[in-house]
Amino acid sequence: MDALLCSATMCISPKNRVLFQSARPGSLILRKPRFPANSVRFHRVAAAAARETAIDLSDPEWKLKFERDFEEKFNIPHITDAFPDAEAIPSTFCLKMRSPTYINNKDRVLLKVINYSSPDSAGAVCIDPGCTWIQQWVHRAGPREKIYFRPEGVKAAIVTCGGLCPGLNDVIRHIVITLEIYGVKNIVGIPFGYRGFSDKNLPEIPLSRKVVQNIHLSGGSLLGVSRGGPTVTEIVDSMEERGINMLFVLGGNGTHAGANAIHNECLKRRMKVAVVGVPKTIDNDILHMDKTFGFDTAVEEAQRAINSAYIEAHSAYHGIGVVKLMGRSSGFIAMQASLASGQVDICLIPEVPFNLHGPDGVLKHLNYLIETKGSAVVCVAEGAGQSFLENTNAKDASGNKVLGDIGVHIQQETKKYFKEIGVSADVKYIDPTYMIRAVRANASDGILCTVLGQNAVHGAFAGYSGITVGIINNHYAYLPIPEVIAYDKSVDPNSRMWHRCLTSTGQPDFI
Ligand SMILES: Nc1ncnc2c1ncn2[C@@H]1O[C@H](COP(=O)(O)OP(=O)(O)OP(=O)(O)O)[C@@H](O)[C@H]1O
Ligand SMILES: O=P(O)(O)OC[C@H]1O[C@](O)(CO)[C@@H](O)[C@@H]1O
Ligand SMILES: [Mg+2]
Repeated sequence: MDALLCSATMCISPKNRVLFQSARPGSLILRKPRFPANSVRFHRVAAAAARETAIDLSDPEWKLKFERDFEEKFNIPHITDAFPDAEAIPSTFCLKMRSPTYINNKDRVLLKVINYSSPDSAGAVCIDPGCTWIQQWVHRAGPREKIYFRPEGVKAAIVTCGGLCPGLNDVIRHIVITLEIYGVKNIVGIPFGYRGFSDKNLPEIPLSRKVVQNIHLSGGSLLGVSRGGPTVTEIVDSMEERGINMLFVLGGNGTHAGANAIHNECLKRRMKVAVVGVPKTIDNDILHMDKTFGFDTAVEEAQRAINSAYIEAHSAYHGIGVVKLMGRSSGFIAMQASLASGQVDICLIPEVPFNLHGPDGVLKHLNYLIETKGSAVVCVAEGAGQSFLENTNAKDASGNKVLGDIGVHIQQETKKYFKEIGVSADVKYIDPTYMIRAVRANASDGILCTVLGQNAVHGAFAGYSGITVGIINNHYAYLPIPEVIAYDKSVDPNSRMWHRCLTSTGQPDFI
C-alpha cells in the first residue's frame, strides 16, 4: 500500500495530489478534493497535513506509534520545560464553602468518541482501511493542587482581539473573578486588542470584581477589540516593561497565532510567563472543539433575521427573502440557523460549491419554489460564492481577505433573472451580521464562558503556557495552540449535520 500522509482528519497522497479531508482516510476511496487543487486553500490544508505524522501502515507497531505521536503533539507546554527548578507551591485557589477538588495532571479527555466499524459508516474518520480504533487523548482542564505562580507576584493582563463575539465580557469577568480568588490583586485590561500594547495613548484598564461585576449584561468587549497592530517583539517588549507575567488572550485563529508567537518569544527571552488563550470565534471555525463561545447565541439571534425574511417573503406576492450570516470560510452559523429555523429553502455555505445560473442553478430552483410555494427564503454564509464576485485583493489590517457581498449579489441576480423570465418577484435582502455579533451571550453561552474563563486561569496558575482551552465531548480540555489553528474547521459536506440541513431545506445540488 502506498504510504499515505495521514492525520486524524485527512490524508494526502505521496505526490501531494489527492487530499481527503474529514472523509475516509485510509479507505483509499478517491474523493473529489474539497478545494480546487493548487488553490491557496488546498495548499494550506495540505501543508497542515504534511506537517503531521506520516504513517507506514505496513509497520505492525503503527497504531502504538500513532498514539504516542498524538500524545506528544498534544502535550501542553509547561513552565518547568524551560525552568526545571521552578518552584511549585500549594494552590491558593480556595472557595469559602469547601475546599475544591483538584484535577490530576495525568487526567485526560478522549478527543474522538465514536468507534467506527467501517470507513463506510456515516462521517467515519479512519486512519487505516480496517478503521482501527485509535485512542486520542488530550489534557483535562481545571485547578491543580500545585501552582507555579505566587499570587502576590502576579500581574495578569487580558486582551480581546479580532471581531466582536457574544460572551467576551462573560469570559473577561470570570478570568478576573477567578484571579481574585487565587489572590491576585494586579489585574489589567489591554485596550483595543494587541494595539493597546503599543499605543501610548491607550492606558491599561485596572480590573477587579467590582469593575467586571455587571459587564456580562451587555454585548461587546469592555476592553475593546481591533485587528492588526504591533509586532510580537513590540508586544513582548511592552509586557516586559509592564511586568506582565500572565497573559489571557481572547480571540480567533489570528489572535492565537499571535499568542503562540508571544509564548515562544517569552521563552526565547527566558521570561517566566503564562500565555493562555480562550478561543473566540463566532464562526465556530476552531479545530477539535465541540463549539466556541458565542456560536449558540449567534445561531439563536439569526432566527430573528430568518423569521423576518420568511414573514416578508410569505406576505409578499412571489416574495423571496435573502439573509446573509457570518462565516468567512465556514458555514456553521448558516447551517445551524437554517436547521433551527425550519424556514429556509436554500442554504448556501462556502464549503459546498453551487451555480447561480443554469439548469441546476439556485435561480432555477427559486423559480420552482415560487411556482410551487409562492415564496422562498435563502440563507447564505458570507464566504459562500466568492468566485462570482470581483476579487479586489483587498486585505484588512490583520491580513484577512476582504470579502465581496454575496447577499447583495444574490439579490441583484435574482431580480435580474425574474425580470428576464417575465415573472414578478419581490426580493428583500437582510444583512443582520453586525447586529447578531453585538448581542450579549445567551444562558448556555454564558455558562460556557464561565467555565472557559475559569479554566484559563487554572491553566496559567498550573504553569502551562502556549495553550488554549476548549470544550471537547462536553468536557473541558487544554490544547497546545498550534494544534487548534493548523487550519480552519469547516462544515464537512459529507457530515450527518449538513445532510440534516439538506433534508430540512429540501434543496437539490446546485452544480
Ligand atoms: N500569524 C500571526 N502572528 C501574530 N499575530 C497575528 C497573526 N495573525 C493575526 N495576528 C494578530 O492577531 C490579531 C487578531 O487577528 P484577526 O484580525 O485575524 O482576528 P482573529 O483572532 O482571527 O479573530 P476573528 O475570528 O474575529 O477573525 C490582530 O491584531 C493580528 O495582528
Ligand atoms: O468587519 P470585521 O470587524 O472585520 O469582522 C468581520 C468578520 O468577523 C468574523 O465574524 C470573524 O470573527 C467573520 O465572519 C467576518 O468576516
Ligand atoms: Mg480569523
